[in-house]
Amino acid sequence: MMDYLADKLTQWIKAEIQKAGALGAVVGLSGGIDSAVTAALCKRAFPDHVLGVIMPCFSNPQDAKDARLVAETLGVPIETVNLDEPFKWFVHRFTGQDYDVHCCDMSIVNIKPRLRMITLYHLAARHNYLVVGTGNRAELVVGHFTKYGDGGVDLLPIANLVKCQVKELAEELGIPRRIIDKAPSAGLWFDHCDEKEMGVTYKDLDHYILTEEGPEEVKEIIQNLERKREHKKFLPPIPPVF
Ligand SMILES: Nc1ncnc2c1ncn2[C@@H]1O[C@H](COP(=O)(O)OP(=O)(O)OC[C@H]2O[C@@H]([n+]3cccc(C(=O)O)c3)[C@H](O)[C@@H]2O)[C@@H](O)[C@H]1O
Ligand SMILES: Nc1ncnc2c1ncn2[C@@H]1O[C@H](COP(=O)(O)OP(=O)(O)OP(=O)(O)O)[C@@H](O)[C@H]1O
Ligand SMILES: [Mg+2]
Repeated sequence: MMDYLADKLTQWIKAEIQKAGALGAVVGLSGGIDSAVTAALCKRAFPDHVLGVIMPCFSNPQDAKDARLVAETLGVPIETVNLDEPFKWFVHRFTGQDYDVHCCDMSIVNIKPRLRMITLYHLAARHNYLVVGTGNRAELVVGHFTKYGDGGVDLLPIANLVKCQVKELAEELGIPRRIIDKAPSAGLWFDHCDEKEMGVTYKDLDHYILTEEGPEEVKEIIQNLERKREHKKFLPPIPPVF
């Protein structure tokens, strides 16, 4: 089943990129499973035209090591763009203070994924590639991404897969075990953990998405996030012609 899915998604990526008249794919490599799976599919679609981009921004150094492990395993070339300096500039300009890795003010930390988006679009345009996003179905349902940050992409090949399906696909694609077993994190602050921030586990989130069932308190958390962040899934509202 997963080999069939891998082939289908590979063909889909190839067709979409060719339809756009582009030559390949740029993928941000975080050292996490979603970007590993996305890069693996892109590599299958375009063996010689995938660029992995590692963009540390006051990140845990282990993440860049993991990203390099993914790139080596897949045979994908990488470019590293360190975003500490531009991010530091924004933080100082907006807060008058030095950046603290424990800061979880969203108006500040969302600048990180937005700087990554700028970087990826530059590299994509330079190579005539598309920016391939890594969002999965669970993240999209609860809006667990930064609008016009990691949400600002051209294609979303794994957006119909919940997290446990991404894991199964990762096994099929030969993603290293330590990447598959890593706790999901957006890496926006020190020790950032997706499940802790959302207040719900991916296991419960996946189960709710697939069955619409689960404990009442879990459903309530998910439905609140869905409502609050629904706007991220659409183009900005436009008024009618008055
Ligand atoms: N009703 C509405 N209609 C239209 N626009 C609306 C709106 N409500 C807010 N907005 C706009 O949306 C903004 C808030 O959205 P946004 O900027 O995305 O910010 P927000 O949803 O507050 O934060 C991003 C979330 O995504 C998570 N994340 C980010 C990056 C990567 C990953 C990952 O898993 O790797 C996860 C992060 O941990 C956090 O939970 C507001 O500042 C406002 O501009
Ligand atoms: N340090 C980084 N360098 C390059 N790209 C990054 C970095 N941090 C985040 N990204 C990009 O942002 C995307 C969103 O991050 P997200 O955490 O959802 O995915 P992941 O790290 O691949 O998997 P997981 O959700 O399990 O942590 C990543 O897939 C990657 O494309
Ligand atoms: Mg991550």
